[in-house]
Order: sequence, then structure tokens, then C-alpha cells
Amino acid sequence: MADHVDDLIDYEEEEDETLQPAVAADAAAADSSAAAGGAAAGESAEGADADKADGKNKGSYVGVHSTSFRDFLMRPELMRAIVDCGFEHPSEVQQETIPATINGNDVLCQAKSGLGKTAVFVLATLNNIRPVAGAVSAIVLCHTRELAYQIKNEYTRFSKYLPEIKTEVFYGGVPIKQNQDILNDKDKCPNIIVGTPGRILALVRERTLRLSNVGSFVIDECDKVLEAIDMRRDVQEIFKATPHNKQVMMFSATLSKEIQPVCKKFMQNPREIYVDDEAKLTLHGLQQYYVTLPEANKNRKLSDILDSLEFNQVVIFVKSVQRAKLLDKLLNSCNFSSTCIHSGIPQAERIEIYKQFKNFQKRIMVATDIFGRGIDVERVNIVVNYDISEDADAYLHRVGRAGRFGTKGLAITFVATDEDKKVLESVQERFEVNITELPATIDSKTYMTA
Ligand SMILES: Nc1ncnc2c1ncn2[C@@H]1O[C@H](COP(=O)(O)OP(=O)(O)OP(=O)(O)O)[C@@H](O)[C@H]1O
Repeated sequence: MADHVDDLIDYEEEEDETLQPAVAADAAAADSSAAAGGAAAGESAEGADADKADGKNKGSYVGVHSTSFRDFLMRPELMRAIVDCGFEHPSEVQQETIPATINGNDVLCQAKSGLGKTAVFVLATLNNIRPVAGAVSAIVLCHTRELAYQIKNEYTRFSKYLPEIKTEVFYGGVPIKQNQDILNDKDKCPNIIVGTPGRILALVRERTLRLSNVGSFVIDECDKVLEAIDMRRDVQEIFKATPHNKQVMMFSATLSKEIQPVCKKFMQNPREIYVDDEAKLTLHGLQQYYVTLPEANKNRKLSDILDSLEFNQVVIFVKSVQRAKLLDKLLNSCNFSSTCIHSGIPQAERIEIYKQFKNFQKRIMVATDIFGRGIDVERVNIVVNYDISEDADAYLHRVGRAGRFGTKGLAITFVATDEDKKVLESVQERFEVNITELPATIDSKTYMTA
């Protein structure tokens, strides 16, 4: 049974293509400057940590300041939690979308990365829910386990003064028995469930999870969840297990014309909020550069970058599990204290790695695309595309890991092949962003939020 369940859940990564030489090679070159790099990285960590505690260093990407969270007339317990979280003003997307969601409308929402889409559905579901003991009233689906875990934590933060509302997260890679025990215990059964589609479906199929009381159905990163046929099929089956009358909400920074009708099939008269001009998806606090170089020079260049640039935290994206493992090993052998996340790591360890990075215990993360969407680590101010993403959408999500909520950031993309060049061109065309060659020096003030 367990094996069968795990088959269902693992859509996260296609396995590796052949490993190209750059990661494995060139260690010696990187080594020469590594000690200095490790030290430099360590030096600025503590100060930055203190500055950033409790999100004090947030940017100010809010909409019209005259709107306040109070105007939404949410439950007082939620308002208290919002104040505790340090949210002063709703962002543009929150101003535009929260009223519709708390009114119970179906909503299909596209908005820039890092501007608070999560709080829209978390606040709406917590505001509208009337919890029934032992019954699930809201379900939130997303495409990766780390994102599910992160969303669950957002529920925990915002439901601080609503102790009667219980939230749980269910995803594959952990024994299904743990989920079953929670669901079968009336005192522990959650009112809100966050999860990845494979595990949720497995629980629905075996009837441990009953969805007949669900009033809110949310999909985060909905384009990603619904574009892959296997995941879409799972979502459809879960959807069918919920009542006809319910609120459906979907969110992403990217919603292509092709995926919009697919999303709308799940909805009734949705309120549609799109960024119609794709140029408006560009994060203005984010500086974007590229470096043209042969594959074999990537390690040396990366080492130079880590040595010479100041950063709080950096995410380095690669295109495969194998390359993630090797690059992480190489960086550590060169005294860059990095960590690494990909689908080849056992699930419990993966969440630990995510937590360590989020808690600023590590400052360099080598990641595959499982970390490319939705993940919110507010101190990340540099993203390096060691391997460029597959397409323009994935690029937009990856670089959006830096420059969260209006903070500054820097994205550097390595361009090694003609194919890479084409992806970069498509990014520039679609999002009307001018990505220039990385200059010899960059003033840290331009990408470090003061
Ligand atoms: N009104 C607010 N005031 C201050 N901070 C906020 C506000 N809304 C959200 N944030 C913070 O902004 C950060 C980004 O929010 P979130 O992760 O929800 O963005 P997102 O729009 O879902 O991004 P992505 O498209 O990358 O998933 C989080 O750390 C969140 O706590």
C-alpha cells in the first residue's frame, strides 16, 4: 500500500539528464578563492540576521495606503494576528482580492511573485470557516511538499487566536499511517488541510479523508498543478469528492491564456484578476543580469560571485538532482557552507533543510526547481541560475525568490548555449525586462535592502 501511495505523489522532478562536466570539474579553480569566500559569507551573517528579525526589513510594496486590513471587516481574532505578523497595509493584490474572497466568490488570481497571494486565501478561509469538529471544511492543494509545509505554517500564524480551527499538512514521502491516525481521531481531525495532490487523493480513495463538508477549495501555483496531466487528474478526482456548492480559489504569478480556461472549469462565475500586461510581472526591486560563459567555467564564475558580492542568502538553481548534489559537494569542499534541496532527499530531511535555510542557519542553497515556486525565504537577495530554467515562466518564478514583498534583489543567469540564449531572449520579450551583462562591480546598495 505504502509503495502505491508513494507512486502517486512523486511528480516533482523528472530525473536527470546526463551530467555535464562543469559541476564535477574545476574544483581546484574554485578552491583557490574559497577560503576567503567562506569567511566573507560568515562575516555579514549576524548583522543581517539581526536586521531582518521579524521581517522588519520588508519592502513596502503596498497598494494605496489609505486601505487598511480593517476595511475588510474580518473577524477580530484575525485582525489581532495580522497585527502580530507585522502586516501594516494590504498589498495591491490583497486589496483587490480579499474583499471578493471573503464574500465567498470564486477567484482566479494572477499577481506578481512575493506580494502576498498566500495571505489572501489564508485570511479568506480562516475568516469564512465555521469549523465542525471532526470534519474538513477547507482544502488547499499545491505542487510541492515544502510549499505545502510553508502554507500550513501561514495558517498556524494567522489562526493564533482561533484555537478551535485546526490545520494539518499531508504530503507524500512520510508514512501514510501518520495522516490516517490524525484523520481517524475526532479530536485531532483538522478543519483545514493543506497538501500535495497525490497524498490527498490516496487518503480520499481509501476513505480516510472525507471531503463532503468542504466549503473552500484552493489551488496555489494552479498553473503548475493543472498543467501536468497526472496531477490534474488527481486534482479532478479530489474535486469530485467535494460538494458541488463551494468556493474555489486559484492563484499563481503566471497564468497563461491556455491554462485560464482549464482553471475556470473548476469554478462558477469567478472573479478573474489577471496581470494582462506581462511586463507588469517584472519585480522592480530586482536587478537582473546574465553572464555568457562556457559550461566548464561555471564553477569558477560562481565562486567569484560568492566571493565578491555581499549577500544575506543566495539560491543557486540547477537543472537536475545529480547536478545539485555535485555542486553542493563542490561548494562545501571549497568552504562555501552550502545546503542542497532536491527530490532525491528523504522527505523528513528535506523539510529540515528548508527550515534551516528559512531560519538563516545556512546562507547558500543549491536547488532544483522544486524550490523555484512559492517558497518564501525573505532574506534571499541573490538568485543564481547556474543552469537557466526551462522556460520564461520558470525563470520568473525562480528570480522571484529574491526581492520578496518589495525588497531589493539580484538575479544572475549563466548562459552557456544557444538554447540558454533563446530562453533568456524569451524572458526579455515577454516580461519586457532588459537583462544586461553582469558588470565587473555592482554597488551592494542596489540589491541589498538597507
Ligand atoms: N500586507 C503585507 N505586509 C507585509 N508583509 C506581507 C504582506 N503580505 C504578505 N507579506 C509577506 O510577503 C512575503 C511574500 O508573500 P507570499 O509568499 O504570499 O507571496 P506570493 O504572492 O505567494 O509569491 P509567489 O508568487 O512567489 O508564491 C511573505 O513573507 C509574507 O509574509
